[in-house]
Amino acid sequence: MLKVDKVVKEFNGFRAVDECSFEVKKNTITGLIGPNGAGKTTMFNLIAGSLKADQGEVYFSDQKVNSFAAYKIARLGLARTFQIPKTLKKMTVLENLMLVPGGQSGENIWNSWFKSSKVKAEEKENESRAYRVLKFLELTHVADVLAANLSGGQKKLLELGRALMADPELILLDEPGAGVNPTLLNKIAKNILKLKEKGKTILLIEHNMDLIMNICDRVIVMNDGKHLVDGTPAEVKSNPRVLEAYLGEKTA
Ligand SMILES: Nc1ncnc2c1ncn2[C@@H]1O[C@H](COP(=O)(O)OP(=O)(O)OP(=O)(O)O)[C@@H](O)[C@H]1O
Repeated sequence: MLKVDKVVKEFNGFRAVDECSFEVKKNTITGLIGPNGAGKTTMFNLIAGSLKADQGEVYFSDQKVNSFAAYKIARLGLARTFQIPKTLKKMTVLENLMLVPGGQSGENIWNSWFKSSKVKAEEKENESRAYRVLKFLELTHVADVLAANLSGGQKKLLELGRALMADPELILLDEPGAGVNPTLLNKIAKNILKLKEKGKTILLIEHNMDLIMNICDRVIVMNDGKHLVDGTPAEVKSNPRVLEAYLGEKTA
């Protein structure tokens, strides 16, 4: 589903990502972990097209996408979670979801006057989809609540919901467990597993090792911009190179 091949990204001569290669198989949950500054977020930006690699290739569903704009990669079926921006916090949960699908006829003022039935039919379909996402995430009860008033964990679920509105094949999750209480963390874990059951592929950056151990099929470890190791959660956990990377010193 995803292949990253010898990708390099430099910022003012500093290599944030250094000839990093890995693959993510279809219909798996893969964790991308590593110490602070390892290059994980930069790698997400390179995969999603918000940054361009200086060297190397990114393939998504067998297509080379490293020269594609982010919106084009999104249309191919890749979605990532983003923190809800300040302006959207003033909108309800339902409105936040309904805003996501691009290219709606109603965005054009002439369409809303002259093709109002088409605009209304699209809006209805969009609303039904939003309610299906809310039901999936068990958020229907907060549909009319302003995003600003959600708890930290509910905001994380809404971020996931916004990614799901586009019905993507591959979902990049940036720290879904950050700042979330244990009950909601369980719910987020359950939802990620449910997405896999539906055939989706998930790549997640996460510092919460329990979440990684509980839901991931594979774990990729980055360190100093490089691919350090990958394997099952148990293999990675017992690998001395991983411990060394996290502790910053050699172990016996
Ligand atoms: N736009 C930028 N300009 C300059 N340096 C950057 C930029 N973005 C990232 N870096 C540097 O690249 C390195 C990798 O950063 P990145 O955010 O990808 O790491 P990370 O693994 O996601 O870290 P964390 O787990 O702390 O979020 C860091 O040293 C960071 O300071």
